[in-house]
Amino acid sequence: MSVLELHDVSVGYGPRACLTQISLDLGEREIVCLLGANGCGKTTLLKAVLGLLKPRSGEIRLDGRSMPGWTRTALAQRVAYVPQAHNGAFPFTVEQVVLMGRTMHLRWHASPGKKDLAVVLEALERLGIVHLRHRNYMQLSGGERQLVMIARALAQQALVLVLDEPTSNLDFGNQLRVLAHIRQLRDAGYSILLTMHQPDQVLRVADRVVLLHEQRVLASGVVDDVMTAQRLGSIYGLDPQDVRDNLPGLVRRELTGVGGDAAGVLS
Ligand SMILES: Nc1ncnc2c1ncn2[C@@H]1O[C@H](COP(=O)(O)OP(=O)(O)OP(=O)(O)O)[C@@H](O)[C@H]1O
Repeated sequence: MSVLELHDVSVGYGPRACLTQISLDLGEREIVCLLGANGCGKTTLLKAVLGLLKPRSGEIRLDGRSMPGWTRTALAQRVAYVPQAHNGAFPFTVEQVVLMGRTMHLRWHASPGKKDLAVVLEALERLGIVHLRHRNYMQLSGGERQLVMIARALAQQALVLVLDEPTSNLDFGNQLRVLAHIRQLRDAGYSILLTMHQPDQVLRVADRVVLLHEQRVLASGVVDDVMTAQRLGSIYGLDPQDVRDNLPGLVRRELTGVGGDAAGVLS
């Protein structure tokens, strides 16, 4: 059953539409990735999914219920958001940042209790960053901050995770660690919608992918079927051969006939 469904959704700002007629769905224990060029509207679509931006048309359903029917609190108990790592002034300890994920579980004006602190500790443990607990968030590296943001979302205990470019600004090692964490979370029962910039990372982590191009869905489906040199060339303005030359993982899949252009799947 689908956890999240978008039907013919159009989103934008003012008179300008960024994306139109977007349909997609996210199943339980599934990782779906939005892939598209800079400025194509990935973050804008996530804002609509998070209820922060009202679609101009179309419908977003969560657990089968249309989005306007969700209160802010109910939505936050179901969907957690991991923004790109916060680089501005954020003068809190790691523990305080992760505790912010508990806000929706607290009664009005109540302070976090033992249970909240235990949930925070569990989230830090899961991501292997307990040692950062008392550190100032602003003094952490980009990779450490990204893990703290994921821990904050886990502390929210919402089983739908929305991540915006979770591996941007990370070094190679931290990219691999974050991708491994994302897969583990899927295996632990989370449904994950994310945006990414690196096609090789999409090949590594996603179950399904939605390619966005020229305001629409160019193609969507199982990664091996959808990620073709032809399509990636279209969305990034590259010759398909350039895509193959720079994306060895894609070539291996094409050669083994797993999917891609070799399987004759063209948009
Ligand atoms: N608050 C806003 N008001 C008006 N236009 C906006 C606003 N936020 C984003 N845009 C515009 O909407 C378009 C889509 O932006 P968005 O951030 O969704 O793209 P993106 O695919 O996430 O880009 P990137 O990959 O570079 O992060 C861009 O042209 C951007 O300039």
